[in-house]
Amino acid sequence: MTLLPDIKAADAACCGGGGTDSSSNSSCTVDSQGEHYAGQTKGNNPCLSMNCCTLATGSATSIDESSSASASAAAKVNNNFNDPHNHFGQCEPVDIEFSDIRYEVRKFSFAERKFITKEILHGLQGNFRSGELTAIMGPSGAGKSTLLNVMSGFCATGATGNIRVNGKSMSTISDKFRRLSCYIHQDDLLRPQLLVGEIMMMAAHLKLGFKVSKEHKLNTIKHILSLLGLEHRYNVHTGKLSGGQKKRLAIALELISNPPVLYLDEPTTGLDSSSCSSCVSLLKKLASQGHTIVCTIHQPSALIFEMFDKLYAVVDGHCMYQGTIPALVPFLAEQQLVCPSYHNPADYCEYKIISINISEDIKALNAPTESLEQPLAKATENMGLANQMTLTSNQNNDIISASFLMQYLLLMQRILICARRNYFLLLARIISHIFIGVIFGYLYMNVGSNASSVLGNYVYLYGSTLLLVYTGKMAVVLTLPLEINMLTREHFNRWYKLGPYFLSLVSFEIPFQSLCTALYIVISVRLTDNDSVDSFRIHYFMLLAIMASLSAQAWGFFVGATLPTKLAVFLGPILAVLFSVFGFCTRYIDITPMFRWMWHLSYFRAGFHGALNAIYGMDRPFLECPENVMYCHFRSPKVFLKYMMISDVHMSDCIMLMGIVIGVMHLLTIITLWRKLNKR
Ligand SMILES: Nc1ncnc2c1ncn2[C@@H]1O[C@H](COP(=O)(O)OP(=O)(O)OP(=O)(O)O)[C@@H](O)[C@H]1O
Repeated sequence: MTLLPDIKAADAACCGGGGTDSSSNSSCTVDSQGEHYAGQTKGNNPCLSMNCCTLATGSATSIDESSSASASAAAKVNNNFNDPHNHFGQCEPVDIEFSDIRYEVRKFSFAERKFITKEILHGLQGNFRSGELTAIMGPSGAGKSTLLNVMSGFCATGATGNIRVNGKSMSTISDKFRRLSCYIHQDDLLRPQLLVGEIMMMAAHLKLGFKVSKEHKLNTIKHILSLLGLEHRYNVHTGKLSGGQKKRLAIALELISNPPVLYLDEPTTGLDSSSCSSCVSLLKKLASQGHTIVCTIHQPSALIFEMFDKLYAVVDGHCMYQGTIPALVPFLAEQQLVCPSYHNPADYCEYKIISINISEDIKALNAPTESLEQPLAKATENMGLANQMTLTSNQNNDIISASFLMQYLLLMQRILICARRNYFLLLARIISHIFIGVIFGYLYMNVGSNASSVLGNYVYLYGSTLLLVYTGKMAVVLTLPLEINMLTREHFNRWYKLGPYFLSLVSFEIPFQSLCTALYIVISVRLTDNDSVDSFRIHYFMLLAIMASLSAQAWGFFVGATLPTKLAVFLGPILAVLFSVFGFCTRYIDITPMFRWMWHLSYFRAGFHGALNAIYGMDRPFLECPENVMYCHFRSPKVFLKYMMISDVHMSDCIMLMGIVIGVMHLLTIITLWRKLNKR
């Protein structure tokens, strides 16, 4: 089989290149199933001379009766766009040309004991034009998502090549490039507790800032929701939406800022034919407003396929075809791949390109696929180093997103709404602290008041510190692993910055964990009769317990941000145990010198020793020995502390150490997250 890359001819012949409307050129019919094609026309123009299945017109409203559901969805989209109250603006044209796009990953091979570089995209070139809806197709593993990742700037490390936006070279990691596009990933990650209207308004506040009036935002939201057929779901929780509705909502959220370029990774996967049709109709109409829309798609029906303006077919990291949809069939025919009548060309194309022998047939495809309006510069530099350009008159540049403070307040509001609606976990945390406070209180009842049970009280204080360290750490160790995908997506699409996000997270978690700790302390201190001493000791104990718990929480965030989920859950408790041994029954002089630094760094040790010092230190007078007990060894608190070798504990040192641990671990967490979010 020979598959010559005569794409240039095909594409150039197809109605004058970019922005063509296939409807004007194809003489096509759709059969009664709305899926298959018949009819053959002959002529010199390849768009008119398809020697096998020809395509239906590009208009979404021209589909036949058998597809009435899809037709009505598509017609609705049309109507919405013609709505005189359309608040969703036209957008500036953004043409993207790319050449010699390569992407390679470097992995360590344990078998070969060396780093191996694997090239996934092999010098792709082409263009995505304003006003066009382009489908990226190809077999599984062909590199479609990788191409989208590279073109959107989601992946830059390992990517080389040249990208020109409106004729000027641009770095994919530059702010200007990023501001041009939004990337809608395959999985629609939405917070299930929020209503559709709420999540849309929140996105509008974050993306459009507060210079745009609320009324305008509301109109825009309503308009976008009606475009996507979601207006009736305005007051529905996103968790209760169907798969298709979630996908449409994910698109709606990104449309709020009206980005000129939209990249979508398999937006139709998992949708029924009607939802699929309305989704692609919407994309088509968005394109007709001047947006540049590129999406990967798998096995579209013939009806859906013909809605696309362009096809970019990828096979094993090579471009196999770039051109209009009507030109595909003649192109394949020229390569002796005659699409049988009554056959979906999308299926045929995907099926055929799977069987292509890349090494023999596609090599030549690295030659220019289209006559681009401007010759592309020789692409050798890393995209990150490419020159930046200034885009003029781009409406996206006029949008001033919410300030740091407003982002923080909005994210805080989001957390509070989600917490209010999904209070089960929070309630469980509160109840478990109260419950264990009662259990511990009864287990160590009245141990705090007299000299006969000093060791019992010692164990109570140790157990309390251990509990609070565990609950502090384990309650948050999964927070970031569970949030990271959503955070990555929202951060990449410029909803908010990392600072306000993390600040809002800790602003909720710190007071909540402090409250849980305080509840535990109040209950257990009362039952153990530790409150019979001066109240300042209990205040100190409370402060130290809260700080120990917050230190563990800060570690939990760090472990969650750094390690893969399974490892984080496993290593989190191990780290807690490791540091706890430096507080309990381990005397400093007994520690091997090479591990003494751990004693100094142990926030657990600081919390526990500080708590002991709060209860028994600071010149506490002699304890009473009950009458029925013959001898109390630890009547003197000083003797007890000396015996435990913690008589030289300074409260300020303990508080300072834990304060530093909290600050440093939060800082390390932010740095780790920043690296993850900006590692492209
Ligand atoms: N980070 C990576 N490390 C190693 N291999 C990778 C990496 N990213 C992608 N690949 C490989 O590159 C190839 C293309 O992957 P990609 O996800 O782009 O395919 P795709 O065409 O989108 O497939 P699908 O349609 O199944 O989603 C695959 O073989 C994949 O295993």
